Amino acid sequence: MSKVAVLGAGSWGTALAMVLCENNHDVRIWTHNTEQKQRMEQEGKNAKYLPDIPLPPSLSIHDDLTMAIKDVEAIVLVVPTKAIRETCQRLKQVLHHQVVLIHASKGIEPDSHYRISEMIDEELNRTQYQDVVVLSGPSHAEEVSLKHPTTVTAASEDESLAAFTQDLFMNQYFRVYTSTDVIGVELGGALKNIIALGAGISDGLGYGDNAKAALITRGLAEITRLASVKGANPLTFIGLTGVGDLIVTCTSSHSRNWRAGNLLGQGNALEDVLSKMGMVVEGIRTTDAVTQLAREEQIEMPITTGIYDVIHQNKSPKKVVDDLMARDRTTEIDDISDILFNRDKD
Ligand SMILES: NC(=O)C1=CN([C@@H]2O[C@H](COP(=O)(O)OP(=O)(O)OC[C@H]3O[C@@H](n4cnc5c(N)ncnc54)[C@H](O)[C@@H]3O)[C@@H](O)[C@H]2O)C=CC1
Ligand SMILES: O=C(CO)COP(=O)(O)O
Repeated sequence: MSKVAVLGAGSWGTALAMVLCENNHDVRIWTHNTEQKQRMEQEGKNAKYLPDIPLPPSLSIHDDLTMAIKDVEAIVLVVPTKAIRETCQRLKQVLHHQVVLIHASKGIEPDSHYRISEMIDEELNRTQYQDVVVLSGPSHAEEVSLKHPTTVTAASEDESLAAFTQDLFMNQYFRVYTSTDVIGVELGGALKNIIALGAGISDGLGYGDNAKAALITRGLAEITRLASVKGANPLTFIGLTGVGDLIVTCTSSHSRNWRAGNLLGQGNALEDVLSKMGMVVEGIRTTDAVTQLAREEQIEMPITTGIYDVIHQNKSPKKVVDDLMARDRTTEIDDISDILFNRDKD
């Protein structure tokens, strides 16, 4: 049994805390919102995020970070990407022993283009954590909280920490694989959110399964292209955190990114969409970050650019699809072959 703190009490933090309780660990969940803590304690559930799911009686709920992390062996950081730095800065003040730092968030920071592990490295001291482990994969909180079979990947440059995380979380309904490709696993989780916005937009326009299969497949091609330039193993993208997470996010109405895209495709303005969602839609900021990055690295990402134009340039979703369909004729596999077969040549 390990002592573990989960920082972030939204849908995913709550579902992961429940997996850890199921595995008989001593689990504390931390929220920055005192009212939410009180409601969770009074109601025995996390009403806003997982309204029908009772919380395990063994889960302790905290709004005091010092108490939440007291003597823990591992910390699971699972706040939205835009709150990662702020949460690490709070943690830096109160964490006086070394922990295993696991994060389960999916995003890229605009301007810096940092992955989450890079933000953590910048904000915390190495005396406070051994190394970062990324936990990612096709895993909607709504289904994990119902104990439906789910598979994810724990990636760390330190294989022993990936294996520690596998042991911590793995059970009969939550299967964890390990990987050392931190860059690929983080980028897969973050970049699929952009393509899920696109899949939602396509559905919102009334297009069908052919269009969605095209978006998933060509989306996979462009995110693999970018990730490979950034140092990921392209083969990671045929795994759970690549194509696996693309499938689940592009095809499920649980996905906030898909739902936001769907509303955009129906002609709603971005501000109205975001106020209706009431939960984090990571793909919006990640689209900004990746559009900047693709421009800087001169990588062709036509789907991402089209989604950026819908979000920020007021371009009509229908016109974006028409323009994607009218791009110059090209071959299908050449660029992916280049990535796969030329990557070790330099
Ligand atoms: N919901 C899901 O099924 C999955 C979500 N994720 C990722 O997990 C991360 C968190 O997502 P969710 O839990 O779904 O979001 P959510 O929208 O359900 O909840 C976000 C939580 O973060 C808290 N929060 C917001 N700002 C904060 C701050 N400054 N400091 C501390 N806490 C703050 C909110 O109070 C709320 O409890 C995201 O990066 C998401 O992509 C990953 C896999 C599955
Ligand atoms: O990452 C997820 C599933 O793997 C959740 O996706 P959304 O943030 O779009 O709901």
